[in-house]
Amino acid sequence: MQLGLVGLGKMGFNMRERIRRAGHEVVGYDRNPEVTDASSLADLVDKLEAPRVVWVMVPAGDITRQTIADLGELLAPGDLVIDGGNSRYTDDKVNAELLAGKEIGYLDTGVSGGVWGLDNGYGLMVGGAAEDVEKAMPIFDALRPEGPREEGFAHAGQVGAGHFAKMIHNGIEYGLMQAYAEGFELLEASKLVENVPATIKAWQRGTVVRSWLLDLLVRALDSDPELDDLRGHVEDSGEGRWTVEEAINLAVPAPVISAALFARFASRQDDSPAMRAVASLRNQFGGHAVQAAGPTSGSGSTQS
Ligand SMILES: O=C(CO)[C@H](O)[C@H](O)COP(=O)(O)O
Repeated sequence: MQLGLVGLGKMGFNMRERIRRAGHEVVGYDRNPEVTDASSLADLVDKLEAPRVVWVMVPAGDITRQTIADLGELLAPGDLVIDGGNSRYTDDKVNAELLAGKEIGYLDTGVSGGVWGLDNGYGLMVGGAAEDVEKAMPIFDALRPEGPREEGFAHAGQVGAGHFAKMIHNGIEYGLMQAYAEGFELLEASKLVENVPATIKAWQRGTVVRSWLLDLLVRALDSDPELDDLRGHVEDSGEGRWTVEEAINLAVPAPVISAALFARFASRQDDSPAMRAVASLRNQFGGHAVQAAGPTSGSGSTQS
């Protein structure tokens, strides 16, 4: 089968390679001239035979929305667009309606696997019409991990369901990472466990907490046993926030995912105004000691 692939960054570049390895023809387009197969989006569309399938793998938000709108102008009735980025699921209805007006199909697809997907395959969760899913199935089969289809691929529901599933997947990812991280800090803080990396490594087999994220933590500790080559500053790309917003909308308690999201926000603060307020209030009501502000956090002297 032939596929157009827009966006050849960290994810798209490896996906093109994996799809080619499965014997399909991929025409990729990226603004980076070193990796692109087409000179423009219009050239990509020209290089494909109708009915075309074009997979969009560019950063979520305005860039994805604009790329899909541009494709709507270039493609023809009977073509199909797949958004494989981490778009918010609420964008999917808008994209699908825009394209449906031009008789172009639309699928939203959550893709998990990161930079390891080239060899391991990608977990896929798809939203959209069954006939469109069927059209793209050779590509989904090329991308998903080897083994039974249902263990690496789900047609999750109608338009939006794929990105909704990926949003929840990423929320779970936040919670799991935070739990491993807190366990790591607790092991480090206690002087009882003498070899923290070796202890965590031993959890890789047989234990209840073994997982791929744990394997990746072991890999990180192999090269930096105390993780002191980097700062504990953690960004987020939106899916954790959307998961928490959805939990509020649905009145579903999600304390672990929320705490993991807020831990990321806390990681970006050197000296938190909120904790200055708490220290100040303890001092007000109980005369408890506070530290005077110093040139760097934690270096202040104690005052009662
Ligand atoms: O989808 C992913 C993994 O599944 C991406 O790596 C995503 O960027 C991770 O989310 P965040 O940047 O918010 O940590």
